[in-house]
Amino acid sequence: MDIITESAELGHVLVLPFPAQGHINPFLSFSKRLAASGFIITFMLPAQAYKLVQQTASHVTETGEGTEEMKKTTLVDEQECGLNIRFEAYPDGSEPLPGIHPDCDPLKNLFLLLEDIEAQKEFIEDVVVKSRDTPHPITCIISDSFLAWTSSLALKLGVQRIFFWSSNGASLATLLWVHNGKLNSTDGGLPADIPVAQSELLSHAQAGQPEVIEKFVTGIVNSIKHSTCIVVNTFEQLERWSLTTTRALCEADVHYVGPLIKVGKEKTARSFKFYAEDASIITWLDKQVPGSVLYISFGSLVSLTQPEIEELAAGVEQSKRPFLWVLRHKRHLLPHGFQDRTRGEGLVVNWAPQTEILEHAAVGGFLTHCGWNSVLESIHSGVPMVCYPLIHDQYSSALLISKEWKLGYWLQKEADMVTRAEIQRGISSVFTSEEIRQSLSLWKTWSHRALERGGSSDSSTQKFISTLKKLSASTKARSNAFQAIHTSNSE
Ligand SMILES: O=c1ccn([C@@H]2O[C@H](COP(=O)(O)OP(=O)(O)O[C@H]3O[C@H](CO)[C@@H](O)[C@H](O)[C@H]3O)[C@@H](O)[C@H]2O)c(=O)[nH]1
Repeated sequence: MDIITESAELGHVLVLPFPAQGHINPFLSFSKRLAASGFIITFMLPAQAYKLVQQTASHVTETGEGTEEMKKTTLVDEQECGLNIRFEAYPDGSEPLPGIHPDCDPLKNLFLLLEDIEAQKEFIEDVVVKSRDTPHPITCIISDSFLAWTSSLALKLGVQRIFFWSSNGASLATLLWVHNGKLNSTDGGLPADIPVAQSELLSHAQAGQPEVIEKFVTGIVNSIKHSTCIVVNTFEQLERWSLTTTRALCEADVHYVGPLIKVGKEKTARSFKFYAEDASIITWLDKQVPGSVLYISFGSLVSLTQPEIEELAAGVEQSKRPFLWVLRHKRHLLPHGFQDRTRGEGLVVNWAPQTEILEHAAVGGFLTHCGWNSVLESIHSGVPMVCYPLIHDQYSSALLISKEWKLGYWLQKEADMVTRAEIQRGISSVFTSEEIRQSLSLWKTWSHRALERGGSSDSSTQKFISTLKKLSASTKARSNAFQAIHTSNSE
């Protein structure tokens, strides 16, 4: 059955996330909001990602013909049947998805995977072109900032391109700042009222990058010029400086629409994930004392080395707190006897329903790598963070969490290692600090307000939707005219 209804006349949007869990989640959440406003969504993933989410998602029903990997599917939530979101796969290259294999270097994998995806440009173009033969031509591409080439594709196809940034607003603002050469101006280009954390971020960003990263970053920034607008998964109150700076540094409209996390009815909907969750987790949490459990997770991409895992295990054990540790691929690297000694006190799992866990009354702290989704989910649930950043934007998040928002403790390294003593200090700090507790209550409230009707992110989303509706109507009219000329020429 085709669930695309006549009410969905507003526009047809092609959504292209980078295929990592931390990018797919906010894209899906944003797609649901657009679908709920009447847009038709075609959500595209490489075949291997598509297969993984099919394996873990019993709420996806197949509706199309074709090979197993190429079947079109329609997302049917338990509570939200009828959302016009269709999933479609494009062919894979040779690179595995990020984070799927334990020993894969995330940065090398990122660049090779990006090449694989770009090689499917024609396939994706074809999806847009073929949609012109249907009553619902694609009028807009919302694509990951990493997929810079989509802005010239959109230009070629005469459709809109929306630049979607899935990390914190600060990392986009600093990237634009550095790219615009502000830091090289005689006065340093820094406004007098720049917050401490951002000033530190800018100084760090000045440091030279390896050539391959420079090229990648330049591609991203240049693609903004051909984008209709920028959508960022954050909210205005949290990152006011970044919003003002981003608006000042680029011509495109900027929309802060976050936190793009499961809220309201979505909370009970099953998630869209690469890994199966361990069913016993919530039952175990239900038995713990409220506010006592430390939740530990390093997201879907990065992982610790064996010595780092050993130190973390020792720090956690010595803290004598109950813990829930997500340790994908690496459970065998835990110190000998650790799981026996901590049995009953702790649970080590492969993957967990994170948003549910952070909302659970038993959880009182989150030891996190500071992936942006984890940070937003933690703020929204009011859980303090022990920050253990490992790569790029995670450092800027750790800096903001500890220095500006005062929502957690940033673990510092000693001789290139976060020691067990430092881990104990961090855990103890977030479970006892009154300052952190007060800041959390404030930011949690702001996070919820941002999403309420009339809140900053809700208003920004509504503004985005009405702009998109207008643009979709004019793009559709152009596309119909193009189609009419094309048909009469070929007759
Ligand atoms: O057991 C788990 C672990 C994670 N998650 C979810 O997976 C997502 C993970 O996203 P994030 O916290 O952002 O971490 P990464 O997967 O590592 O995200 C990548 O993408 C982010 C967004 O660009 C960046 O901020 C990070 O640095 C980058 O590593 C979150 O929604 C979590 O709720 C689960 O559901 N269960």
